[in-house]
Amino acid sequence: MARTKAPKAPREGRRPLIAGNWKMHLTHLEAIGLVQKLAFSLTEPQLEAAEVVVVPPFTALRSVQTLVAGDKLEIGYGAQDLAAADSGAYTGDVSGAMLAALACRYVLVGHSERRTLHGEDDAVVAAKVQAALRHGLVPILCVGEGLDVRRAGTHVPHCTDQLDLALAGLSTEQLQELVIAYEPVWAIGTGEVATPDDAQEVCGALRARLAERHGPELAAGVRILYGGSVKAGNTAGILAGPDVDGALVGGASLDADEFAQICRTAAGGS
Ligand SMILES: O=C(CO)COP(=O)(O)O
Repeated sequence: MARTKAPKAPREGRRPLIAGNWKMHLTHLEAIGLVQKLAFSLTEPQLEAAEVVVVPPFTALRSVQTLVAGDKLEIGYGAQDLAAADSGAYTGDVSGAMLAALACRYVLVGHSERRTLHGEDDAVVAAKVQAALRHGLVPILCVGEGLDVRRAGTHVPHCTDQLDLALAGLSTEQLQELVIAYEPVWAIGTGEVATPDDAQEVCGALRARLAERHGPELAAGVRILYGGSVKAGNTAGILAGPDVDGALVGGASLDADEFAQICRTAAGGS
């Protein structure tokens, strides 16, 4: 894969999506500052060409909602997790209904940090995907292999199995807006980014599996992101893969200038 320039036009009509997962960083006040700076850095045509989304901690969502609505910003937002249940005695959890009431469009489901630090298995991830869909939220379903799996060379079936298990029982109709993020665990927060070929290999396999299960039309419309040490300097290479429709950005999304540059690259500019 020699191409290093990001495509100017969205492939097969898929608008590139850049989502910034802030993880457990930034107070609601800091969140307002970052979103304001981001909005100031990006032009209208750039925000049209690429969809830009921030994924702050729960405590900042209301502030981000107020800012986005008040200033009519073309920046989307979502949450980092949701409960599988809709309400009840689940201390510390946040339901899909609560996120929908904050006008969140997206919610991350099955991030590797939830899977490893909170013991979320594939059944929990599947239940959370269903909870998101029940409340009209678009799940950004995260899949990815650890270093052991990568070294064993079984990363493709590992990721397609995670996909199958997360989407079990769902209809093609329910998956129209689904977003998938391929995040190899060994590339998260390590500075070790997957090569464009690595990213394309798995993103392509995920799309092929969707086509097998739900037909080529659905598969052609689903956006598949890459995540893991994405920075302004490596974005164009990663996005060159024909099945890589954007990025889920961790650390670099906390710096407005760096994140804006990633968004500009995805929008086809420089
Ligand atoms: O986990 C990630 C995004 O969800 C990736 O994090 P980094 O970009 O910090 O490697």
